[in-house]
Amino acid sequence: MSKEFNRKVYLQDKPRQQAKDELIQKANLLPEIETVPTRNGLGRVTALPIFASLSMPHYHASAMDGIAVRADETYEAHEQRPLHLKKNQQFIYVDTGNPVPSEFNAVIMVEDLQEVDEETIEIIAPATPWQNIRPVGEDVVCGEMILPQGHTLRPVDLGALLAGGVLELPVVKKPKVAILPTGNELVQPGSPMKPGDIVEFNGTVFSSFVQEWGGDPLLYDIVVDNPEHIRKAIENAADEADMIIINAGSSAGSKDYTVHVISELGQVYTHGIATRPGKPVILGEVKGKPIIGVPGYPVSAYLALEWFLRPLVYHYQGIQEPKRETLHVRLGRRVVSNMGAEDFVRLNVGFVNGEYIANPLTRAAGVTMSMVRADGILVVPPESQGFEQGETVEIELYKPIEAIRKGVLFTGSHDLSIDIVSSLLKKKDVNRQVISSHVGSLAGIMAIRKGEAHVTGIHLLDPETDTYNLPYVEKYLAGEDVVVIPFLKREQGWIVPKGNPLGIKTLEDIVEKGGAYVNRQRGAGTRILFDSLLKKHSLTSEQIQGYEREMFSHLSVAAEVKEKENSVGLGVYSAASTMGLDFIPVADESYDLVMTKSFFDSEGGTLFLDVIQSDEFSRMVEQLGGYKVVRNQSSIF
Ligand SMILES: Nc1nc2c(c(=O)[nH]1)N[C@H]1C(S)=C(S)[C@@H](COP(=O)(O)OP(=O)(O)OC[C@H]3O[C@@H](n4cnc5c(N)ncnc54)[C@H](O)[C@@H]3O)O[C@H]1N2
Ligand code: MOO
Repeated sequence: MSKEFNRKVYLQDKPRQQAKDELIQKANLLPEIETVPTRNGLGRVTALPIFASLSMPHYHASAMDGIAVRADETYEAHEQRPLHLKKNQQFIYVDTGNPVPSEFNAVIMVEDLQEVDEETIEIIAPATPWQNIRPVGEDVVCGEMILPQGHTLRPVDLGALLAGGVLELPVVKKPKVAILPTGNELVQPGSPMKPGDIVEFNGTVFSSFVQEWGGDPLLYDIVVDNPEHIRKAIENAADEADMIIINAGSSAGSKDYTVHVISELGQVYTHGIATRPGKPVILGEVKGKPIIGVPGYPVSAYLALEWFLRPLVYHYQGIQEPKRETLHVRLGRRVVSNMGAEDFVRLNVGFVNGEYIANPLTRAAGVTMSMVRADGILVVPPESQGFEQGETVEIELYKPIEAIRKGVLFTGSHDLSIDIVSSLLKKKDVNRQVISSHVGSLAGIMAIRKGEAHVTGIHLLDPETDTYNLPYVEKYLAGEDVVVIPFLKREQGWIVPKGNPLGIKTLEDIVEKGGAYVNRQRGAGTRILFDSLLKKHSLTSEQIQGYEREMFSHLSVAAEVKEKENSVGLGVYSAASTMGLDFIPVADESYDLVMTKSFFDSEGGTLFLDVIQSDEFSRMVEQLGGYKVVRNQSSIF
């Protein structure tokens, strides 16, 4: 029988550092030692100092191919007075690595010898004692310490150990980390999915992090939301592992039993930390093993793991946690933050006009792709309310600086073709890819104006002239050094559910048949097109059901339409077809690129142009359907 717990749980707002210090201090980590063959030692941490049991070399070895001689018998040799030496009496032949017998003390290289006959050689310069000989222990001396304890073994270390006669060595046992995914909604990857099911992927991410940090992950089966099951799983884990991670059920929901179970079985030190995301963390102990309850949302979970598990895993191994590179960047957009809690903001970073520009990604804790895309993370301290656009801040980097320097910062209206450009660009240079933020056409133009992007993609209809894009460039980018590149003609149309259940063909149909419209954000080209269609048909936004619900890309409009029977959106054909939806063409529009002149002239710009002018690109884009690649002359402003 499962025991019912009181639902009311109030989370603490404990400072992260304090929570971490307490956890580490209370964690009674008792690292164990194991012996491994030196050959399998890569990445392991030495548990004790390691001493050589053999010298390297363990005999005087010739360092060159040549002859071994007694130096004092060669002093007379001179260019004008060549000296003859007798084989087996005054010299012997040796190769590199051969032992030099004790009666000899120098080696002369074969290049410096003249063979007189089978038994005699001639030299024209004296040898100095010990020249070209590697004395015993030149590399490693028997009894010498090869490595201290707490050293992470690298390939070169393994060589020195083997040379020093160390065939096996004591290392710190990898800490075993039990990982318990919990939740009735979770199913194993690959299972058939019904609504409400969620693929259990956090477990794999956690296991992989644990391996990266030097631990040994034990990923458990999914545990259902039932206190009895959770209790059993935790008790089991505490017997088997050195530390325990339990995922989800950390908050205050009706099925969030974790904190109660932990306090029953052991002790809870912390429930709730002053961070966003990541607040509902549980830190405690069961049977003397540290246990960390991390929130279910993936981004919160990964961050919490890094804050609390990573230090434990490194601490157990007796080594320093590696630090990330940091970088000063200028913010392309404002970042607001609540006082009293640390905010963690994932960012894209680009190098524009000699400056690093960072744009915040979504802050939603359920968006794993924001972690995939992020170049770095900004930590906004608890006492700060955030930063203004244009402010310089220090961030931690997730990627090498080289890749960031070479990234092409695309800010503007989303189009699937930009993903194709990115992948073709990466094919040309692995360090180059397009980092795109989807902000709409007008915001894209503004980003170019402020020097916060290399390229923008725009599709802006000017209702007065009934032309696309150029009027906007002339208006908003007057006096800026930019290049306009005619890029694509694409079909915009009504995106409707498969089979077009409402039978929508025109704008009037949406009003008359009660279609629920999925709109785009202000400043988006598609929004401007829709508003101008409304005007043309003498309709008002009040007549459009759903007008206030704004999405930020064609694909999110399509995804929304897929969800609802009576919905309709405006967007490109490729978005409809990707989602398996129907499409009714409305207008052909021009989607063009605007880039800064300095990017146009740069190596990155040249590669970018090569890509978009390639046949491969045209083929891939036209395959999406609804596109025609345009090959007109660019105009330089
Ligand atoms: N009334 C309140 N509700 C919530 C609060 C709060 O303070 N008061 N906090 C919110 C925050 S912030 C977070 S974070 C979540 C944390 O909730 P739980 O830790 O209880 O997690 P679940 O609700 O079970 O799961 C949330 C979500 O996470 C995904 N998930 C979970 N496990 C996995 C997994 N193994 N693999 C992949 N994805 C997983 C899944 O999408 C779940 O829906 O609570 C808020 N609510
Ligand atoms: O902690 Mo929740 O993690 O803010 O999303």
